[in-house]
Amino acid sequence: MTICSTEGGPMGQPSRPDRLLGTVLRAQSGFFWVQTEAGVIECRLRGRLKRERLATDIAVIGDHVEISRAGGMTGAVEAVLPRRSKLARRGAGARGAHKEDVLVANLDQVLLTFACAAPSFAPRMLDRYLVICEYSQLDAVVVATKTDLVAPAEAQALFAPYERIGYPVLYVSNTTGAGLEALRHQVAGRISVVTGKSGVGKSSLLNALQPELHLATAAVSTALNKGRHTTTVAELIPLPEGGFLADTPGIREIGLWQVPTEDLAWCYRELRPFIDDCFFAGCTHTHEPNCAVRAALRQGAIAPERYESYVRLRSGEV
Ligand SMILES: Nc1nc2c(ncn2[C@@H]2O[C@H](COP(=O)(O)OP(=O)(O)OP(=O)(O)O)[C@@H](O)[C@H]2O)c(=O)[nH]1
Ligand SMILES: [Zn+2]
Repeated sequence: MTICSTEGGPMGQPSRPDRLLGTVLRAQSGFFWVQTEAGVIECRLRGRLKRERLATDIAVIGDHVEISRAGGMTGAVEAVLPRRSKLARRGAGARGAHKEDVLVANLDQVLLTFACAAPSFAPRMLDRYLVICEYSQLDAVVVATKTDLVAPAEAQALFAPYERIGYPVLYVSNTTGAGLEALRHQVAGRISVVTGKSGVGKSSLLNALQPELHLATAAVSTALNKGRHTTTVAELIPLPEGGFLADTPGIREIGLWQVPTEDLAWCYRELRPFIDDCFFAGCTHTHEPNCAVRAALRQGAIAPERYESYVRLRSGEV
């Protein structure tokens, strides 16, 4: 996994009038399906690009690219525009230790889905996901599902600690439809990824959120002249109100990604303001004297549960 860049911006004009700008919806076996104003165009890559982009994936879903058209709805990717953000694993594969494995480019937010009950809320797991989002410098939005199964005050009590440290929390029920409008608003016009453990209601959420989703997906699959292979192929699913949901197999495992121990305290965002004030430069905030983090904990500026979560994650416990 790697820290994302913040370079680049919205798409502007292509460098030449005979070219088009677009977004990569799907990448598979050297082919790229690019959404442009002229429709979805199936592209190959220019050989030059393969040589230029050795340190990163050449193009992945979410990438903004410039293409030239060949015949019909085919073409070639001529350039990959700078990425605004990325969700990436640090790869140590055959192509070199520094090769990164980018799952999604230009990702706007990660929707961390957790049920209020059935399955019961697992705060340590949420902490783990939040650490990974912080490390990747990606915006995290907590989606608290199944609010119909608990009293409103109970749902609030579960997630209030996260709201207090600045994470947006959306409370939703797929059963009653409560909160879905706010969620629809949250995903409109953005590239989002939905993650969370099995049974929390991710599929129900996406279906309830966008009844047209299956239609939209079918339309893309038709354009691609292929069936849908959600388990193996990464793709962006266009949303009717603009924006995309990223569907990639690797996303299901992000909760297991490792963050270097020395970066962990920084990834607990409420610890961050204090870590430079510790007496020892390499302070682990677990036992050292004159630790600013533990002083903040004693003064109530850091929630004990989150501090304990930090200590446990540090020691390798999940
Ligand atoms: N009461 C209640 N039940 C829900 C809600 N959302 C989903 N469920 C139920 O919870 C179960 C799991 O929902 P899914 O949408 O399949 O969960 P998922 O996260 O996609 O699960 P995986 O596909 O295993 O990853 C189903 O029986 C749903 O009907 C909700 O808001 N309230
Ligand atoms: Zn310290």
